[in-house]
Amino acid sequence: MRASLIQIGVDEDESVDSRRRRVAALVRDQDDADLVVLPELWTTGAFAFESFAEAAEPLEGATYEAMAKAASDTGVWLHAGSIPERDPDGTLYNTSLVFSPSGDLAAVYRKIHRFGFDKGEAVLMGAGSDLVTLRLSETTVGIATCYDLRFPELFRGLVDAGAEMFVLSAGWPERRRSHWTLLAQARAVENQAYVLACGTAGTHAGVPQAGHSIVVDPWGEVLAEAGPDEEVLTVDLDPTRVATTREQFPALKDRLLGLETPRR
Ligand SMILES: O=C(O)CCC(=O)C(=O)O
Repeated sequence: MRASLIQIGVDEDESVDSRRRRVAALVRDQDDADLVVLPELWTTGAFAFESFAEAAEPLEGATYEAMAKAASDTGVWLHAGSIPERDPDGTLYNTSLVFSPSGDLAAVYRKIHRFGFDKGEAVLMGAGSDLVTLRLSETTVGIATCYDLRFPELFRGLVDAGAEMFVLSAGWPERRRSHWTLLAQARAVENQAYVLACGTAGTHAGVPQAGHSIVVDPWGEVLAEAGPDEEVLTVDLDPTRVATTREQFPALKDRLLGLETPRR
């Protein structure tokens, strides 16, 4: 399986419409890939909180249309990153969209862990509640978004649902880049699964982005890592390595299920 992670540079001087066209063209250039991955909130920038409400789209809005077409024109699976979605009830969500090579919607994931503590996304957006997996070229893929990377229980839940590969879109800040790399490797090692984590480049609302999109194999080895700027990171993966790693080092079988949280 060949995967291309498009680490988009989000520049506030570029309009959302023009970025959408530019990203669709970048997706179309990846016609030798099986899977293309985009970052979190690349239409607005992940830290451009003030523009979320105005830029929010219905699920099947302009980004959905453009990305469904880019996927079908190119014949690739496309994790189109996330959009600020406005639900019909008015709630905003940070929503990831995955399209099949025929351009059909294959998965929708609303980010569960919202970032910002008592401000930003955490107060402006609603929280998703559903773990999401999909079958993609004989592999079960679990979806996660940015801050979710800090919550190992989410990834364990995805493993319990069959995940062999995690695809994560992010807008991770440069300031905590060391956590990004460490956590991507940790999620791969502890779950014996591939991690494909696609971030952004540039500075969003004054927050410099880490870039450094990364692909980690089920043994925790970094297969490919981007630099800080806009870049397409392409890597060839062997999805059967998940089963062999889990057979040869069967640590997941030693989980103690049903451990209770101690009472205080
Ligand atoms: O956890 C972090 O350090 C970054 C998370 C983040 O930027 C986000 O989820 O948007």
